[in-house]
Amino acid sequence: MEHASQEWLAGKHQCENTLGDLVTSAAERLDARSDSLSPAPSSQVPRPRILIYILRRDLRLSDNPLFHQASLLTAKDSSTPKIHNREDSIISALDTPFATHFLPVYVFPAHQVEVSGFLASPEQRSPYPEAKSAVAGVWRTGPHRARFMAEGVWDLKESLEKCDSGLEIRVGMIGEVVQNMLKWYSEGDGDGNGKRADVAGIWMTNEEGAEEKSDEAHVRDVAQQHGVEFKLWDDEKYYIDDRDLPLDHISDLPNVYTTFRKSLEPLISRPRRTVPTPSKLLPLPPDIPPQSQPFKVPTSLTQLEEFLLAPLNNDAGFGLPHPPQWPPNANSAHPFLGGETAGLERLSELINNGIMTRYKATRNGMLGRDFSTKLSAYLAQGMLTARQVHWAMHEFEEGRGPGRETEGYGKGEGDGTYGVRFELLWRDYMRLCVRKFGARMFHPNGIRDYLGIQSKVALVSQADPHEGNTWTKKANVGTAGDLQQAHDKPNSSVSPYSKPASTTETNKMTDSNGAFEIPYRDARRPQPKIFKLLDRCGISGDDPVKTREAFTRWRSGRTGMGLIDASNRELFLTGYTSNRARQNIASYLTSRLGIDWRAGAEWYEFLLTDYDVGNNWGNWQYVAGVGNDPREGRIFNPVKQALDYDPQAEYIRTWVPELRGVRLTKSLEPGEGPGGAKGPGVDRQKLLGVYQPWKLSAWEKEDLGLTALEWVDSPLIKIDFKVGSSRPQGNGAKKNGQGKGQNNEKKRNKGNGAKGRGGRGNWGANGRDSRRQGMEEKVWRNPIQAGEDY
Ligand SMILES: Cc1cc2nc3c(=O)[nH]c(=O)nc-3n(C[C@H](O)[C@H](O)[C@H](O)COP(=O)(O)OP(=O)(O)OC[C@H]3O[C@@H](n4cnc5c(N)ncnc54)[C@H](O)[C@@H]3O)c2cc1C
Repeated sequence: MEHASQEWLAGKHQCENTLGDLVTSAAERLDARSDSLSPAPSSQVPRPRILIYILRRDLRLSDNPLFHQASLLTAKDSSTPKIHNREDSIISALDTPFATHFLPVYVFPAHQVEVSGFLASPEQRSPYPEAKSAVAGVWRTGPHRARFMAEGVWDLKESLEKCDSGLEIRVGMIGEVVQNMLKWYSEGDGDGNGKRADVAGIWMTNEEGAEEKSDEAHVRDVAQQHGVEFKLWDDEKYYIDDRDLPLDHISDLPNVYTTFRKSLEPLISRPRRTVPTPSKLLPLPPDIPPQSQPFKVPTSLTQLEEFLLAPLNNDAGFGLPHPPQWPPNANSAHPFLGGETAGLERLSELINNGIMTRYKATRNGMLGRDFSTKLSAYLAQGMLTARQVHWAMHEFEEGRGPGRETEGYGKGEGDGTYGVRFELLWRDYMRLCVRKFGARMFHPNGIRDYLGIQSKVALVSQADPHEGNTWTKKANVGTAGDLQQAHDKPNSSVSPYSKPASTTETNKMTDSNGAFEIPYRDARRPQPKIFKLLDRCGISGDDPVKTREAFTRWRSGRTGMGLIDASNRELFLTGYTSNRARQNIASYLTSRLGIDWRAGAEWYEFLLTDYDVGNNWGNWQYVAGVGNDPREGRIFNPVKQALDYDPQAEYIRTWVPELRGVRLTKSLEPGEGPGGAKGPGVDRQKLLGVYQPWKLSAWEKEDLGLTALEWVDSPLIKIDFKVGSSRPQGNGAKKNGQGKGQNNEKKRNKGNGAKGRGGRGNWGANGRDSRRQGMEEKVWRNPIQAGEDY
């Protein structure tokens, strides 16, 4: 982490050079290089000088500063460097070593992807432990992402071949692969000749995850041992370039997204230009080190997929006794192929078909390809960059390029395109949180415990604009009780910001890098959330056998809660589920069932095509109430959510086909229909039976063949919810404040119309945070502590 921020600061410093200086010195250096390129006087063939690029989540040729930079090495007239768009290229040009050959390598990393399918023969054993997760013991990379990655790697290989280059595929630990390569090149070829080749440098793109950092450090060490220059490039697949962030140090990153976003508005003016796509690169080296034993590398995309999927196919149910089965006539919301080519095609489709324009109105959908962009998997693997998305939208907004017939063309930034930018910035933010909080992103107590009371106040103060609250920010801190009181009664005389007498100034906390400190902690603030663990009794004496059973039912889509089951089945079968569904699922597991949020995050890591370390772990923490959600202690009500977002139960019945037979229509009495109309309509009582099948009548269960099913008869939890009333009943709803939440939600819904609180300007209020609608604002009530039994 320390290293990353130093890199970033270094990058920032470099930007301070004038463009003129940079052009001159770049030209000088390139001149010098062209001298050394002159043929040697002897007849001996000069030894190749190889530049190695180790790819990870930067699987694209376009808008890739490393490929762009490497392409400059092919310039015939090297004294006139090509200058593109922004200073970036020039700055990078200064660091480009002289090379005669270029070797792009993609490594399937053995700790994250199971590589035993690459074994050269069945008798051999992989030297690596199985790539399984720490808490839930599930595969780190499941079939959906494995396939998507394979397609992406192959697509890039083909694109590179068109540039007279190529891509070498390897498996293992990245540092070891590089070590083997450097060793191989530094050794003789067995004919008594010297080295096989010189390695001019090793390039990689910076990433934030702890494992990725450790891989980078390993490669750096290995390079150093061999006297090879190692360069870690900024990761430019994000919306805002690191060099343009208004932070002196990563510790300055606000703990609340809204603060971060506001410091960067207007978002439309933030991204840098994309860098050009190369059409030619230096050739691959004449000799390339082989894949080390006991593995072999695939020679076709089909083979690559086979190798990746072989170990996963040994247990297609992934340990579930009742794995979800594909329902008849169900279509994946994410039927997209992996790879840069498919990603760019999807981007044009989004623009040309008006999907971007309509994004604000549709993004809370759950069924179909087009309610949201479905760009996440491309972005996560670096098959596409956020600034490519931005510039594609910008062209459209400015009335240039395709999409002429589409609504919004040439009309500037609209609600839809702003909304996409808003979400893309969330992705930047989550990634920066990984940089800031490091290992805390994976800690059972998340970052919440770490933020301390001071941050909590900051969080609450930032939440206010979404709530229409008029608080103003003050300097000091208050207790949780004060905060709650002031939050409930904004005009209360208790200021949430005055430091209470009981607050101690002890507990100065620093992060792992000693980077920042949190001055105050309050003994009276709420205890950390307590989760049930999968492997042992928690402190509340819960039974891990029961916890594992519940976790299995949750994963299988057999909890008995329609929305949760539909989403988990969809995820299992397709690798995708909507943001709306993800929030509900995460809230259900962590707050209704009280199960360790990390187990859920690992299950998502396994299944999601779009898995991304910051987005996944950050969002899980956020929803579980241990992250940087300014309004902590909220729980989604999946029945209310289903009513709001799946009012015809289409989504639930698509993925839980057992419920398709429930007859939802009835003849409405006068006054029952929309606007008091009568006629055919949806029977909301019956809907409740789809949302929670235990509510179906005995004869209906019998009729539909839903008898003796655990998920119907014994749901993990029951929510007693009555239609016609905005208040959920029972479950201690009133006592713990759920009723209030429902009312608040209603208010927010009201403000959510186009005119709401001012449309786009209030996207934060009506947009992002309405994504959190249905979260009941209530004090966290641990189901274990509350004695709820499932
Ligand atoms: C529990 C949970 C886990 C999640 N895990 C991941 C994950 O592993 N990878 C991932 O990319 N997203 C994750 N998300 C965020 C979000 O659900 C997905 O990015 C989104 O659903 C992907 O669909 P889309 O591309 O159509 O998104 P759109 O709605 O079209 O959004 C456009 C882009 O903005 C970004 N984005 C959207 N929502 C978020 C968000 N909440 N946080 C950060 N970035 C966002 C994504 O890159 C997305 O592609 C998670 C959300 C939750 C609640």
